Amino acid sequence: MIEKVKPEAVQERTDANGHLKIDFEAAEHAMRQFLHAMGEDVDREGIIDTPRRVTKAMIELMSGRLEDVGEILSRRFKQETDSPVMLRDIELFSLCEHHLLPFIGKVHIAYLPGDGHVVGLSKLARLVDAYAKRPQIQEQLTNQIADALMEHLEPKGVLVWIESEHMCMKMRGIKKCNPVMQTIAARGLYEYDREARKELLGMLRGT
Ligand SMILES: Nc1nc2c(ncn2[C@@H]2O[C@H](COP(=O)(O)OP(=O)(O)OP(=O)(O)O)[C@@H](O)[C@H]2O)c(=O)[nH]1
Ligand SMILES: [Zn+2]
Repeated sequence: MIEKVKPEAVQERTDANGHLKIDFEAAEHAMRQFLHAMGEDVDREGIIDTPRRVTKAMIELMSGRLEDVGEILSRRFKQETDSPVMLRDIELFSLCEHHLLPFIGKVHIAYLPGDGHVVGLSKLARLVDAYAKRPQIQEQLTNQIADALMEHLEPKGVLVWIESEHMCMKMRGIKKCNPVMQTIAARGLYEYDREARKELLGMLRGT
C-alpha cells in the first residue's frame, strides 16, 4: 500500500522561505539504523564512518534540488542566428528514484534561438546537472530540461535527447547489461514540424 505523505511532513521539508531543509544528523542516524537492520556490525572499523560518508555523498548526488534553474538560465546574450545551437554528449549521472541506483549516459540538447537570445554553453550542462542530481526517472528528466529551456529562453524550438544505462537493470533485478534507454523531448517548432525534428536529430546523431 502506498502511504500518502502527510501535509505537515511536506511543511517540515522546507524552511520559512521555502528552501529545502536537509537534516544531516537525522539522515546519518537513519543510515546507521539501516545498515544495522541489514545485519551489519555498524561499529566495526571499516563501516563506522560509513553513515556519515553516505549522507555526504547523497547530499551531493541530490544537490540539484538546491539549484535555481531560472538563475542558471538568466544570463542570456544577444546573438542573431538562424541555426540551431547544439551541445552533444553532456555527461549524465543521475539516480533512479525507484532504487536510488545510478543511471549514467549522455544528454544532447539543441535549440533554435527565438529573438536571438542564447545562453553560455556551460549553462546547458549546469541545467542538466540541476535536474539530474536528484531522484529521477529519465522521461521526467528529459521533459524538465526541455520545459526549462522553453520557459526561460523562449526559443523557437527545443530538442532534448537522452541515452543512458540504468544500473538497477544491470546490477540487480533482470540483470541485462546492454539495453540503452533513449528518450526525446521536442518542444515548439520541433514538436509539430516532423521534418525539422528529423533533420535536427540527424545532426545530433552525426548522420
Ligand atoms: N520508465 C522508466 N522506468 C525506470 C526508470 N528507472 C528505473 N525504471 C524502472 O522502474 C521499474 C520499477 O519497477 P518495480 O516493479 O516497482 O520495482 P522492482 O520490483 O525492483 O522491479 P524490477 O527492476 O523489475 O525487479 C523497473 O522496471 C525499473 O527498470 C526510468 O528512468 N524510466
Ligand atoms: Zn531503478
